[in-house]
Amino acid sequence: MVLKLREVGLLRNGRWILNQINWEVKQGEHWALLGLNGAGKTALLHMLSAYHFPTTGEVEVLGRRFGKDELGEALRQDIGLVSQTLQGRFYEEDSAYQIILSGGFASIGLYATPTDDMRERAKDLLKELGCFHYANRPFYTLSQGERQRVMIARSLMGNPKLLILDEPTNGLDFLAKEQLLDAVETIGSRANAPTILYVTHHVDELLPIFKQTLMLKSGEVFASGLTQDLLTKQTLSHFFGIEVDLSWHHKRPQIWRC
Ligand SMILES: Nc1ncnc2c1ncn2[C@@H]1O[C@H](COP(=O)(O)OP(=O)(O)OP(=O)(O)O)[C@@H](O)[C@H]1O
Repeated sequence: MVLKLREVGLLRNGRWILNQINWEVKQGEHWALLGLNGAGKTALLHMLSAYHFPTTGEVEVLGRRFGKDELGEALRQDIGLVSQTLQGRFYEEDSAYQIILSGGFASIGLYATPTDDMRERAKDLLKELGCFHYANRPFYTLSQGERQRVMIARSLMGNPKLLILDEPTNGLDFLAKEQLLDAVETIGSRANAPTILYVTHHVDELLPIFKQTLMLKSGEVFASGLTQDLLTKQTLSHFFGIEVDLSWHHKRPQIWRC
């Protein structure tokens, strides 16, 4: 089991920002986590990465039970987290290649000498994520879409068991977004892929690899299960609180306001 949450609640400043969350993610599944602004997505991700401890309920991530097993760094090494808040922490002068290599040490800069295997792996990831042609450019010269792909490659350097992508297409134009989604699809389709948890506001980002979806609303699970079954005009209209139309193009959903 990758994740197991039972009746989880998180109380902050007198407010339940997560409430009665039940969720199980099994090995080999890739999930989308869909929620509007303020739904509690960040709170939930911070809990899974052991930055928040649940007020109520039980949480188990990658076989470690909160409150019973050692968490912190040990757990975080098995989790690749890509979030825009992390991007600002990197040294802007470092090249894309150096930043990807630093993922092998789980460090922000590159202080140790990488092994030949690490260099080979970083090069493979540069190619897989389509970053090879800007491998030697300083991070500050890269576009937001290029940076995001570097961040994903970096998170894969440590061979995580769980890869969390937190709104990775934020700020990307149409082309950069589609390129990034292609990269996510490729990573998720690999035989030895980590379990991917893809957090988004946008229904059209629910790629075919995300066979399961958790819909989060006001800190509670609105619905969860097979994406194909969950995504109906009725469920989505109820979820968003306005009537929407739904259609599928190349196995990807799209919605419009009626
Ligand atoms: N420490 C806190 N005290 C009180 N309320 C909080 C605290 N932290 C978060 N919240 C509230 O909990 C709710 C969920 O916040 P969270 O950041 O998890 O939402 P989100 O789904 O990630 O939203 P977004 O998509 O806008 O990033 C929000 O209404 C937020 O204001």
